[in-house]
This record gives sequence, C-alpha cells and structure tokens, in this order.
Amino acid sequence: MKLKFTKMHGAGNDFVVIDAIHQHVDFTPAQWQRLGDRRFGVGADQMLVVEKSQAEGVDFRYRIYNADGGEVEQCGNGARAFVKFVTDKGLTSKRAIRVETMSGIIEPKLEDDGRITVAMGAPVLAPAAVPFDASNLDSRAMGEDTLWPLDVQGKQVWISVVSMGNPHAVQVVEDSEAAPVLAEGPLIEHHPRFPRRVNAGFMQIVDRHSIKLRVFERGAGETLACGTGACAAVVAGIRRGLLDSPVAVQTHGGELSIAWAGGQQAVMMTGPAVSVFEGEIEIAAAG
Ligand SMILES: N[C@H](CCC[C@H](N)C(=O)O)C(=O)O
Repeated sequence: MKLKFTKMHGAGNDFVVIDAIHQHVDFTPAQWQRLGDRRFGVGADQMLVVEKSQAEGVDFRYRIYNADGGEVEQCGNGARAFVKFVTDKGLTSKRAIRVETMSGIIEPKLEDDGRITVAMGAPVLAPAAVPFDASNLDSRAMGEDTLWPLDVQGKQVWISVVSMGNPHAVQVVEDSEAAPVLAEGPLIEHHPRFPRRVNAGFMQIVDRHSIKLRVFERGAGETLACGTGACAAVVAGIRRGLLDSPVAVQTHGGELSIAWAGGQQAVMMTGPAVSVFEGEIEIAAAG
C-alpha cells in the first residue's frame, strides 16, 4: 500500500509521522522496522501514528513505534512533533490539545513563539513503575531519591530509575561527551534487571539550572535528543538535590527546557518541532 507521511524532528530526534485518520494503518513490527530503516525505508528514531480518540474530552490518540518496530508508551519530542503536525494539517484549530497515549493523557500546547510545551504527566520514581528487579537491596538513599547499583560488565554504575510512562535509568557523569554512551548504553538497555528494557541517560550537571544529556534509547540507540529522557534526568537531579527547576537541557540536537514543581506535579517540557519533508512510500505487505 502507498503510505503518505511527514518527516519531522524535535531537537534532532527524528520521526515519520502518519495520519491514520485518513489512511488505514495496520503494520507488523517488521513493517514498522522497515519504515524506520535508514537505508531500506524512510529512516527515523520513531514512527508516530495520529488517530482520533474515542475518549470523552480527548482530541487525539497518538501511538509510538521505535525504530526496532516495538510499540512504546511515550515519546516527549514526538508529542511536540505531533502538535505541529495536527496544526499544520488543519486536523485541529485548538492550540492546547488533550492527547491519549499508551501511558495516559498528555497536554501539549503550541506557544506563540512556535515552540511547544507539553505537560508530560507526573514522574514515578520507583522500580515498580519501570518494572525493575530491585532484588539487589543495597541501594543508596540520596536525599529523597534512591540510587540503585547496576553491575555493568563488572563496573558498578549508580542509577536513578524514573518512569515518564516509559522507563529510564539515569546516571550522573563528569563529562557527557567522554561518557561511554555507545559502549555502556546497550548493556544498560538490555540489562536483566529491566525485563522490558530501558532508556539509558547520561547526565552532566553544568550548574543547578543546566545539564548536558545524552540518551541511548531503548529500541533506537543513541538519539540526538530524548524528551522523556530529559524529563527523567531533571526529575532525578532535582530529587537528588543537584538541580533546581527550571532546567535547560542541552542535547546534541538542541535545547529543551524542563520544569517540575515536585511530587505529583506534571513535568513540563518545552522545545522545538520541525517538519522536514512530505513523502509517500510503498510498504509491502508483511511476509
Ligand atoms: N525510546 C523510547 C521511546 C521514544 C522516547 C524519546 N524519543 C522521547 O523523545 O521521549 C522508549 O523506548 O521508551
């Protein structure tokens, strides 16, 4: 079938965005993987599928597929690309939208300066949210947060475990550019203590209102930016008493602004979203 799509990015985290309101979209993981393949398909970190929501008072539903073809709960940069997409396509005239995702309702809003702010929901700082095998109970309590030791090929790495709907294991590093993101990221992503795998964040504290962040994403590898990863890193840093809200998050693809008032308050993420090109692609039937 011929599939119409829009290629977009949010701070360099790139997406294939599909209108599933006016197109029938029902792909297998192998077909999603083909779409995300940078040589045999369009190529993207994630595929975003826009649908009408059946829920009362909710405008849209959006589904997220990683480049490896797996469907996941949440995507922060994707939420901003989603808002730009539905606005540009005239699918809504609203500037504040309620969107249903696999992990709950988020509320993105198009700002006057073209950036987009998304209320990403409250973080959950507990292994049970990820899930995470907390069998190794010798965790180290740091202020209100709990740090967990992860044995990564004999090296002990202290991580904060945070859910933004999707799972994150965040560590503080001296120098994010020198951090072993490509070597250690896959080992953390596939670590046996994360039965559903995990996104691995490497955060350098610049000052109390600024960090540098690299994320080796579950199902996509290192991306130029990770929105939920930025939220998770800031929440972990605030809980450990290292950061104060708001925090400027510098990523390889651009800057995100994250604010969080603590507790059960929603994490607020602000950043860019860009449409790059429109296209059509023939996606062969599975098999
Ligand atoms: N790789 C993530 C999904 C995409 C998240 C990221 N692109 C963002 O902007 O939040 C996961 O498997 O949970």
